Amino acid sequence: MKYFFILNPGSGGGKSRRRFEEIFAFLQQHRLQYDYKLTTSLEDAYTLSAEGNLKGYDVIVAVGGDGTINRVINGFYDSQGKRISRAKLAVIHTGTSPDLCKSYHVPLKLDQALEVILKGRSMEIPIARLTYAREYDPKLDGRPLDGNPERVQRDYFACCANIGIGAAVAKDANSGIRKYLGDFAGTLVSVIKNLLTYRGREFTLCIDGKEQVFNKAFNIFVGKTMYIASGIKVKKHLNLNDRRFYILVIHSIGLVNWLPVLRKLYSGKEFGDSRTMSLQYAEKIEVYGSRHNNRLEFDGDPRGFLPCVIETACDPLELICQAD
Ligand SMILES: Nc1ncnc2c1ncn2[C@@H]1O[C@H](COP(=O)(O)OP(=O)(O)OP(=O)(O)O)[C@@H](O)[C@H]1O
Repeated sequence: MKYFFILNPGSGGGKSRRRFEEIFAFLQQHRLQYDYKLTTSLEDAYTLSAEGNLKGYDVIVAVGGDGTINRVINGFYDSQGKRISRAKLAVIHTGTSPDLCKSYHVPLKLDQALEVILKGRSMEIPIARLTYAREYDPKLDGRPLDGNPERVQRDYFACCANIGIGAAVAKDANSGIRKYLGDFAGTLVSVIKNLLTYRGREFTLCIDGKEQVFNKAFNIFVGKTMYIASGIKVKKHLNLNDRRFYILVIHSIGLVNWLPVLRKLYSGKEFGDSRTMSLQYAEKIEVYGSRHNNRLEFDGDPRGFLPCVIETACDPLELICQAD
């Protein structure tokens, strides 16, 4: 068994690096065969992962936060959504918001995460394929992607994509506020700031081929996992081999309605459709936006623009975790 560790020294606000010695000591103590590389940027995590997959490592270990994990996952896939190797993914979370780990029972404590990697039990998890506009193009307002390969970007995500106020919050939170206030407080401040300034907008969704227009929607979550960002949870009914996504829409609501909506989102309790929120499931989701609501965020990082297409990748990913 040969392991390849991709370590991000910048995750967790730079605290990640302190864990590396402990990781190497464990690997040497158990005489594991391994190579490692430190990333210099998030895109480096993608490049190293793609190289590691092609070099035939059995397990590729992402050491970092959700951004690092996302880029490492992208390195497992070709542009069609097929895996490029038989490697398994393992994760040591050293970031701030462990959405993937919490969703799939990957321990957060370092010693436990290392033991799980040593045991090597795994399960297949579904991965989403997202096709989106690299740059905002006003000609595509309210319309689907035009298929021009030069303007289209394709990426993969494991947890959730956010469109609307969520993307604006992520852009704000990632601009530095979380470094000073911590993940929860930093995100909460960004949420409050955007709640006061963000206006609900019209979105058109094409859900399994049927168009639905949402007037003044505040946010659209399209995801696979229960944990989606900084403590927000969606109680969903999807099993691991389900090709569908949940689509949770937060409708046009006044400031006073936000408190119960946020309470529901942070509680992770079941909710029925209401005036403020609606939940549905589908395999293929297209979202068209406009000048005011064109940003995308997925797996915790703001990237790219609407319109977008979200569907499940052909191949699931083999994730090392505390399998039953
Ligand atoms: N050497 C580096 N390699 C990769 N990323 C780095 C490096 N130095 C700083 N960074 C920054 O570290 C952050 C890493 O993000 P990552 O998502 O892995 O961790 P996080 O943001 O701390 O945690 P989370 O996503 O779980 O909230 C990015 O914002 C990236 O720009």
